[in-house]
Order: sequence, then C-alpha cells, then structure tokens
Amino acid sequence: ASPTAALATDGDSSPASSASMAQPAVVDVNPPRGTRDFPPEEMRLRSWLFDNFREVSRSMAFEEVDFPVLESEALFIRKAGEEITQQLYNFEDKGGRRVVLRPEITPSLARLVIKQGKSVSLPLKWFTIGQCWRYERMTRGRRREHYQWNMDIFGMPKVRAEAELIQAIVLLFERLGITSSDVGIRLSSRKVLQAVLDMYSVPQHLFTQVCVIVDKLGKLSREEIEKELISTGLSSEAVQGIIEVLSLKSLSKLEEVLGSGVEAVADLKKLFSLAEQYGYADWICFDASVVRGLAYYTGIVFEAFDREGELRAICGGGRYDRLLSTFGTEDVPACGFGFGDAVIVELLKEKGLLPDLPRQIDDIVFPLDEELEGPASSVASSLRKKGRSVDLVEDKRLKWVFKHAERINASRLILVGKSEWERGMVRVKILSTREEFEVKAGELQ
Ligand SMILES: OCc1cccc(Br)n1
Repeated sequence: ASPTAALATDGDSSPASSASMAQPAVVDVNPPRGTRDFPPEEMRLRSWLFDNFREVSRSMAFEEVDFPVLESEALFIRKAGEEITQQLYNFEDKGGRRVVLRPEITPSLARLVIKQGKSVSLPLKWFTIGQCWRYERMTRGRRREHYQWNMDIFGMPKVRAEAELIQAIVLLFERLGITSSDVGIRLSSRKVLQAVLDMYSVPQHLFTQVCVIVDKLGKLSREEIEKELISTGLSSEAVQGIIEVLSLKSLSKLEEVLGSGVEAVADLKKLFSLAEQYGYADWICFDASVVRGLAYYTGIVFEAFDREGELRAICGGGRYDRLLSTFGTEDVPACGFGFGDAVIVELLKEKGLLPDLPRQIDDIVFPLDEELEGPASSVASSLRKKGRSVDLVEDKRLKWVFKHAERINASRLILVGKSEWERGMVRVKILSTREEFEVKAGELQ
C-alpha cells in the first residue's frame, strides 16, 4: 500500500484530499539509511531529554554555544587510527573545499575558543547539544547520526573540572530517575598508561596510538589487543606490563605498581575525595582499563556504563590539555564529555523509566457555523496573546471536535455560536468536569 494510504482519515476529509491519498508516493518516504525522523511523539521525548540536558547545564552555570554541523575536514584529520576518523562523513563541496558532517563536537569548541582568543576570560564553561555524524558501512546496521550533549571547561587545569563534569552527569541521571545501582561511572587517567610506557621507555609518539588500541579492551580479545600493540613496535615486556597495569581496579594497588607521588595517582585520589564532598562517590569506581578512544585525551578519562553490562558506554569524556596546540596555537587546559541521545533512551526503556508525555493544549476554539469563522479567529487570537495554546478548528462536525479534544487532552472547548455571539458571549466547556457556562467574549482568560 502506498505510504499516503496509511495516513489516518478521520471520515471528515473532503473528497479532494481522499483522492490524493490513493496515489502511491513517488519518492522513498524513509529518511536516509542510519538516520531518524522525529514525528511528534518521538520529538516530545527528545525535547524532554534535551530540556533535562539544558536544566543540568544551567544549574552548573554553563553557557550554551553552537556551531555548524558542517566543518572543515582539517579539524578531524588525526593519525592515531581512531574509529571516529576512519568513519568521517566527508566530501568536497562545490567550491572544492574538503568538508565533513562533524563526527564530534570538541574540535569545534576548541576552534571557537581559539577564534575568541583574548576576548574571553578563563575558565570557560560551555555546553551544546548537536547532531554528530559518522559514515559507517551499513553492514553493522548502526545509526549514522545521533545528538550529543557536550559540556566542556576550558582553562581549569586542576581536577576540579573533572569533578564538576562528573557531577553534571550524575545530576542528569538522577533527574531521569536512574540510580547508582543502575549505572556506574568508571574512571582512570591516561597518565597511568603514560607512566607504564615511561617504565618501558616507549617513545612518546606511540602514546595516542597505544591508547586507541587499548580502548578496544573488552571489545577485542586480549590476543588481538596484544597483536595490535606488538605491531606498533612495542616489546612483549611492555605489552605485558601495559595489560597487567590496565587490569587493576584498585587505586592502592596502582600506587604499589607505579609508586607513590605519581601524578596520575595524586589526581585520582583528589578526584575521589572531591566526589565524597559532592555526594556522588557511590557512582564512581576506578578502573585502569578506561582510556576512551579519542586520541587527544591526556589525563583523567571517564565513562558511564549500565551495570547490567548490555549497552555500550552511555556517555564519556576526559581531559584534553594539548588539543589546541595541534591546531597550531598555545594550549589551554580543557576537559569535557559527550552524552548521546540514543543509548540513554534504550536504558530508560529497559528500566521502565520512559516518561508519559501526552500531547496537551489549553483550548479548542470552534465556530458552530461558517459565518462565525471570523469571530472564532478573534477569540483564538486574544487567547493566544494571553499565552494560551489554542487549536482553532473548523469544517468539522461537533462530534469530531469532542473526540479531537479528548485525543489532544484539551482543557477547554470554546464554542462560538450565533445566538451567543449576538449577545457578545461564547460558550465554554471544561472538559475535565463537563461544566458548561457562558462568558463575555472580551473577558475570556
Ligand atoms: O559516538 C560515536 C558517534 C559519532 C557520530 C555519530 C554516531 Br551515531 N556515533
């Protein structure tokens, strides 16, 4: 059947429109592969989620910023073999420029910080919610776009920044009804891996590559990880040393291996003590295997996961103190996270936490016959100017209007009838109580 045939007919549609429904669609009405439409019900859920993102950002005194989804490809060319740079949605525009649909938001944030230069005072606390893209072979049937809430702090070198960002994540989960028994936040520091590589005198230029490989722990087998590490030129001793340290789950054990006074341990201890003060200590745990898959992280990294372990990371982030110098300018310490809109909704479904978000409007205004369409317009207009949401309906039978009022959860039905209007009145029906009365049109609130 043609897609248009699926459109609900309410039995009231005029003959012309029902005829057009018989024609099969000439275009594929589905969105491009790996992308989503948001019809009203899905859009209400997305808006509810984004309103929660915004409310947490507001409570943390972050400012909203935004960027084009289209960015120069140069912003994302990195040599560390990250999945995100191997799946760039990139193309050449009609001016011969190499551009991408951005795969992440952090490089745009960094670009704007550089562009703003001295005109901004640090620290900067910025957030944005934006669509990100990847071109993945559809063999895996995964999405090619999602919306990401990003919160980033520029110019805060101490772990206070990480502590603030983790509080934002915890506040968000708590707002959605998720508890620390549903979700945990694993954290570590890339300085752990840096310390291990130093112990085996691994050349610094291998650091980001090793991080990207080690991030696949849990996705690839240990043998595959070891093979990839060896292929970068690491000795088997270094590989074993890395695997051994990254399997640690206790900070005190880590201190035994790395020695006290190591920066990585000091940072993590400070973060755990701040967590106690914030009141979110039961949400976080040390896990040395957390390195995250983005090349530019340099310090503490963290990711939220569901404790049932079925889903991928719900969100993740970390410190990236040397991203700006890769764009040719002086470094500004930075830290941030990305929180996608899809995995969290899967989790809410699993936990029975999806909110009920019915459509709701204040008033339906309905002229009882054609000559009253003008007066109905002025009634609707004055109610809208008073802030009411008003659905102005015409060309329908009254029976349909009552059914429609129920369907959209209208609070009131305002009927504009000839005899009432001649007396300057309209009839009001309160739909919850069935109460009905006349009101002077000019005094309707
Ligand atoms: O989180 C990685 C990612 C980036 C862009 C689009 C999608 Br879907 N996922």
